[in-house]
This record gives sequence, structure tokens and C-alpha cells, in this order.
Amino acid sequence: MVNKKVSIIGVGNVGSTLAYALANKGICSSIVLKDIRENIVQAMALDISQSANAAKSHTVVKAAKDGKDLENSDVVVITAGIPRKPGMSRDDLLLTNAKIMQSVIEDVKTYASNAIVIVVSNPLDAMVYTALKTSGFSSNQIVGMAGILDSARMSHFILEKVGFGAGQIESSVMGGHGDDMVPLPNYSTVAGVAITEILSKEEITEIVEKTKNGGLQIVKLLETGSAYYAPAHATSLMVEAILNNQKKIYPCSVYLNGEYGYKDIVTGVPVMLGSKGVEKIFELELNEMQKSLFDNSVKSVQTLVDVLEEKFF
Ligand SMILES: NC(=O)C1=CN([C@@H]2O[C@H](COP(=O)(O)OP(=O)(O)OC[C@H]3O[C@@H](n4cnc5c(N)ncnc54)[C@H](O)[C@@H]3O)[C@@H](O)[C@H]2O)C=CC1
Ligand SMILES: O=C([O-])CC(=O)C(=O)O
Repeated sequence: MVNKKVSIIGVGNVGSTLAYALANKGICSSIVLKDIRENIVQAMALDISQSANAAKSHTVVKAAKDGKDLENSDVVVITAGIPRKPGMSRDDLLLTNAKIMQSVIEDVKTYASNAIVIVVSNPLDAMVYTALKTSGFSSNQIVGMAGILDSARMSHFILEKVGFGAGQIESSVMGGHGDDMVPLPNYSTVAGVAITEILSKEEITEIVEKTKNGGLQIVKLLETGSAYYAPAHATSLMVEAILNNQKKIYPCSVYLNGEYGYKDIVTGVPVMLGSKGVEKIFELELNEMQKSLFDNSVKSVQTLVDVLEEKFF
């Protein structure tokens, strides 16, 4: 039995779906759920624990009474914060969610300072930055979830377009998790065949645009919040890679210290995830056009970081 503990702070749509996936899979021995909605978090803990028992999983699920219950966490996932509604961009969540991030990271600092922290709250890259600056943790210890989700969306739209290769599509998306993320068609394949060989330029442009708007499409349809099944699954892959020291390579949002020519900024790039968190950052060869799109995406994150620096740090 694996003796590993995962704590999830923020047990709304994404947090509860993640807890449900992890508990039923049995990839950790203990899950602690923490939220300001006390009755809801207790209900979630009971319901998910009962699900784990139905699944004959060894994972024990509990609601936290206070920050102390985060002690000995191997991984802490933060999904606390408000989601956007139709008419909003992720960036509109900046000030509200930065305040929430600052308050929850204090508990992590006090009770789980050795944990690897996965941030999910939006605007993602700016929230990773907030978590890093507030905690003072090292940059390998805090990592944001977005690239796996955006790449999965791109794979979905490629499948929709080509009509074959389900389960065999690999896609790549870099940059910040905002309106100007950078899908990379030349690093995207169906069973190893580059999509640039299968699809026309116009078809690829359509896939790129749909990928960038993938979150918004769901927000418009849901009306009350944003996507959670794919985000939760993407996060569960990161949790698993860290707990089991899998050294898997995933696109994640991380602090750059010179990589890609940037310092003191957070954005999405391919990294290796293992028990130490971000164990390596890979620098892909980008063509001129991709480099300029990546620069543009980093600039957008920098604009948010400038606001945070002025108001919070
Ligand atoms: N990085 C990504 O790709 C994605 C990011 N998100 C973001 O994740 C966040 C959560 O999304 P949902 O789960 O759909 O929202 P939700 O509203 O269903 O859940 C958020 C939860 O956070 C809790 N919360 C608020 N303040 C808290 C605090 N101080 N301590 C503990 N818990 C607190 C709320 O009570 C609520 O249960 C949003 O900011 C959303 O934009 C969502 C999907 C994908
Ligand atoms: O769209 C949103 O606001 C939530 C999110 O980040 C996503 O689903 O990509």
C-alpha cells in the first residue's frame, strides 16, 4: 500500500472531481479536503469516501478541521478561488483569486512546507507566481496545471477534424493559460504522423483557434462556471507523476529562471515531474513565428504580474 497523502484546498467542481478520481484510483493512502464551505466539504468527504469504499480503494478521505490537517502532505493541490462566468476572461479573476491564494498558501507554508504544490486557480500563471512569492518556496516546488488540459483540448479538436486516431493523438501547447496560449501544430501528431502532413493550413488554423477558446466554449455553455472533468483529470496525472516519482514530461506552468530567455516570470513549458516537483525544464526549438507568439503570451502574464507587484508584493 502506498503511504502518500494529498491535500486539496478548494473543494468545488474541480477539487471534488479530482478527489473523486484520486480516491477511486487508490493512488494515495489519504486525501484531506479543505474549503471554507464547512458543510459542503464534509458532505464531499463523506460521499467520496463512500465511493472509495465501493471501489474497494484503500484511500481514506477526510475533511480538514483546520490548517493542521495539512501536515505531512506529499502534494497539496490548490483550486480555491472563483471561476469565471460568461462575459469574463480568466484575467478578470486576478485580484479576487490572488487574495484567496495568499490566504490559503499561508496554511501550506505553516503546515506543509515540504509538499509539492499544484496550483489550478485562475488566472493560472499569475496564481503560480502569487503562490511562489507568498510562500518563498523554491521554484521546483510549485507548479501550475494548464498545459495538459490545453493539449488534451487540442487533441480533441484534431480528432474532431480528422475523424480517426482516437487515443493516439499527441498535442503540444505552450505559453500562459490565457487567450494567447500557443498551440504548436508542428509538435502535434496522430500516432507519430505530424498533423501538418494530414491537414491543410486552414484546418490547422481552425484547430488552433478552437484550442485557445476551449475553456470559453464550455463557460458559455455552462453559464454558471467553467470546465472541471478535463481539468481534474489533467491535475490527477500531475499528482500521480509526483507521488510515484514517474519523471513524466508534461507541459506545466513554471517559474522561468533564464529558460527561453526569461527570468522571474511564470509560463507554460514542457517539464519533467517527479517526487521533487519540477525536476527539469525542456527548451523546445521554436520557429520565428512561434517565438513571437510565445513572447506575446509571456507579455500578457507579465501585465498581470505587474498588477500583483503593485498591489500585493
Ligand atoms: N488551470 C486551469 O486549467 C483551470 C483552472 N480553473 C480554475 O480553478 C478554480 C476553481 O474552479 P471550480 O472548482 O470550477 O470553482 P468552484 O467555485 O466550483 O470551487 C471553488 C472552491 O474554492 C473554495 N474557496 C474559496 N475561497 C477559499 C479559501 N479561502 N479556502 C478554501 N477554499 C476556498 C470555494 O468555497 C469553492 O468550493 C477557478 O479559479 C477556475 O478558474 C478551472 C478549470 C481549469
Ligand atoms: O475557462 C476557464 O475559465 C477555466 C479554465 O481555465 C479552462 O477550462 O481552461
